[in-house]
Amino acid sequence: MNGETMSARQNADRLQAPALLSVQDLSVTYSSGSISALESVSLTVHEGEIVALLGVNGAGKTTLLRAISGLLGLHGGAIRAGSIRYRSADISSSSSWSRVRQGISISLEGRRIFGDLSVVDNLKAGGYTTSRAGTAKALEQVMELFPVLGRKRDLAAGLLSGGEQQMLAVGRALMQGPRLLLLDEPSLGLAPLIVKQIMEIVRDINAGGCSVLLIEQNVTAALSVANYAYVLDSRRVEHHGSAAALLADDTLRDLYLGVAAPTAPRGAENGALR
Ligand SMILES: Nc1ncnc2c1ncn2[C@@H]1O[C@H](COP(=O)(O)OP(=O)(O)OP(=O)(O)O)[C@@H](O)[C@H]1O
Repeated sequence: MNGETMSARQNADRLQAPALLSVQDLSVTYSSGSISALESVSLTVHEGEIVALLGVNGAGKTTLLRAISGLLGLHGGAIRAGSIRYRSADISSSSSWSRVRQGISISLEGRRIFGDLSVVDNLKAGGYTTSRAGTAKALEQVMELFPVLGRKRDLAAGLLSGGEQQMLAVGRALMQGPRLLLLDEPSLGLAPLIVKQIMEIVRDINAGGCSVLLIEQNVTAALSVANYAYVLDSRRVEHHGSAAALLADDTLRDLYLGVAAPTAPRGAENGALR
């Protein structure tokens, strides 16, 4: 079976799964409309998928996660056109709070943990919409997924290593028991071994029934776990396809993905992702 046939089949399989999240022709601006950050962007995450969102700096990736999670207004942004549907309902104008309650959780770039609070208190803060019993159960599950957080549960979070802090940020987003997890650069600034560990955890989270939309500058890591990927450039979706199909496209690999071709390795040059 050649790559093309395989990718067509993967696409057909993908379309059969129900859409969990569907972004349609979304346009977003900041600063009362003077800065355009997304233009007519469409993207789908089906039930059970890991979808990667790739693209050069400033392409609009974080803006898209803010729009999906309802945090755009906090950053001075607004939806100008298009819609965001989650489990078939239009959530474009619902509050971030209601989106969390419906099962959408976000783990932000830069970790944003409370450094003075203990690991366990940081996690509990993530379970703010859940009952006490629900929080206790979620804590147990998160600590099972990240044993290091269990071992360091009473340590001030600011004393954790970078990788551990990132795990804490992801763990905190899991405290709500999400059905859709939005991850903004979970591998940022981490050593390769830790990146691998985080990607394995993303796979475990997905195997537990949670769909994932993953922003990553580390394209190799993202495509190693994603079923499908979208490439944003200058506010628009320029390409999308299965991870295998994107990696097999020479032009795309050189221009956007910053991944060296297997036969003629080149450095991460034009348009490389950092
Ligand atoms: N709060 C804000 N106010 C004004 N402009 C913003 C704001 N946040 C982002 N932008 C602009 O919107 C555009 C998209 O930014 P965004 O952070 O979404 O891109 P990105 O693809 O996530 O970038 P990076 O990979 O560098 O994090 C950029 O031009 C950025 O300067």
